[in-house]
Amino acid sequence: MIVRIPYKSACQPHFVFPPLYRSQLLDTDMDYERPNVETIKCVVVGDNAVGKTRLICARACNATLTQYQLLATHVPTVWAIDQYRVCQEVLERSRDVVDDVSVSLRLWDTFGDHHKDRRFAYGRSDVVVLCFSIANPNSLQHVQTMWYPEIKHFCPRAPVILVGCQLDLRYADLEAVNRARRPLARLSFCFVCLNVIRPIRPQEILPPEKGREVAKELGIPYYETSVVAQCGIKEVFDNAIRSALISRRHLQFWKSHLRSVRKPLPQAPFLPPRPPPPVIIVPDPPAQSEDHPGHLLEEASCADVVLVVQERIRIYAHRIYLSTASSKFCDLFLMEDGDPPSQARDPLLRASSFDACEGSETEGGGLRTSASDGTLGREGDRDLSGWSRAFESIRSGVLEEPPGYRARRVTVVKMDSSVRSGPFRAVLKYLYTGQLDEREPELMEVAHIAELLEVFDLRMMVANILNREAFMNQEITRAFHVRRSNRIKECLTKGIFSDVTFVLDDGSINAHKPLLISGCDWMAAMFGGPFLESSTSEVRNVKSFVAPLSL
Ligand SMILES: Nc1nc2c(ncn2[C@@H]2O[C@H](COP(=O)(O)OP(=O)(O)OP(=O)(O)O)[C@@H](O)[C@H]2O)c(=O)[nH]1
Repeated sequence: MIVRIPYKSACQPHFVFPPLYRSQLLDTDMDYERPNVETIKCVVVGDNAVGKTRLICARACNATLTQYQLLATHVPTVWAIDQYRVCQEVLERSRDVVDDVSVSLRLWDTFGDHHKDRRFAYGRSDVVVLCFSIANPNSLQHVQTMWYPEIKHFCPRAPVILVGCQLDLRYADLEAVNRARRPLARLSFCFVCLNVIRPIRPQEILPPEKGREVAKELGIPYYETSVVAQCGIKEVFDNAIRSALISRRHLQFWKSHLRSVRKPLPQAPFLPPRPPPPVIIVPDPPAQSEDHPGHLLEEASCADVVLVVQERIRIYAHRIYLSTASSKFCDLFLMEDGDPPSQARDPLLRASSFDACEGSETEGGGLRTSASDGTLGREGDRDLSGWSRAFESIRSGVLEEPPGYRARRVTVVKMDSSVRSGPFRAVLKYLYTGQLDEREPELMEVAHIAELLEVFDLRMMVANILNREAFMNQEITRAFHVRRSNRIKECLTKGIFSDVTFVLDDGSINAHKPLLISGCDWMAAMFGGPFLESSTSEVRNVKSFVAPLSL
């Protein structure tokens, strides 16, 4: 067997053609002789570096490359047609069935240089795939001024398909793409290469309408492809095959198996790739002296929990702070939301058999019992004394404080009668700030409540103070903040306890108003005041506003 070197490759130092060994040669002429297999010669043309070779390799060799591999490796090449003779995989991939017709697709790559003679490649072609780059308007202009006339000159009867390559560049970060192309540009000495490797400007990116307009003018189908996003490749070649088979059906009308071939189909809309998830940066733990977010404690404006101690004293608090510092509170609120906490399955089962309390506690000020309690699944208080020694009951309520603010639903947790407000406030302060004041007068009570709530680090802090080793508490505070940062990160990622959703152009982000208020003055102004936004659970059109924030 004689191996044919494509006419272009003889003068091209970089053509993609592995060394040949006699044993590797395959007798592919067999393919031409198989009955009812339509062999289709498809010539691919277009300007330099528009992506012809990559497109062919994607179809013929299933070659997939990342954008940066692609960008870093451009050398003018032709993909040798003789690959069908030397590579079994390429030959196998050439076989396909389109509209019930068995075909063998033979792809012919060509050079993009306008002055080169391509008549050898055009000879006896069944279909021509005419490529341009959606990032190079000149290449589209040349479709009309140079390529289409050339095709019509050399193969006037072959159907033509217009293909906009490098579709992914329409959605890519062009600055990053240009940065990756820079070393390549430095290595390019010839004018043609410099011209194709120059930086891509955003205004050069062609919208799909431009390609469609030209295709309509020429009366040919239009497709877009990306070998990076692996899209449109099959569609281009399947429809090129259809065009070729329809044209053949006109000439070889006796071939009944070609009757089922359809006209080229329109391309399905391209769904741009999802942008990477937002980077959530949780700031470093605050300095020891910083009271943040302690000032939020007892702030009614964005409270979503009311803790009732000694039957009548109400303390306003926030689910996100309580549950990221105490697993007991976390389990309680997850249970209330109907989401069984994994480590608390058994307690949860016990809780589900609790009886509702007969009477609810005395109502004060702006707090009233919810008439129907959707989240708890029943009305009134739910007894928690069998589940935890720290709590008596939980229920849903409506808070109408501070004055002027809109009424909103809150969770009312009645603490065990042994919990007194003074030491409990010290415990809550620890849950918000990770700190315990050495001068706390009721340390034993604090330890008792810490025990009930299973906040063992706080109990250790009390022990350190009593043993005159309070200096060791700094380490506990540090560990507290690291632990809480991680839990906050998890809550943000999973949307747990989220009370507001930011709806952006490209997705939505669940967040927590108390965290936003204590971390950002803008957010404090928006959610902390008696505005409509304070009670909203969805914020839209905030792209420019949210972008500079780190949660
Ligand atoms: N982002 C992106 N770049 C592509 C794609 N296809 C090709 N390229 C880029 O275009 C360059 C040229 O691709 P080739 O396939 O070699 O182009 P060609 O049309 O065969 O070029 P010549 O051989 O010079 O005629 C590659 O090195 C890539 O940088 C694609 O789908 N997406």
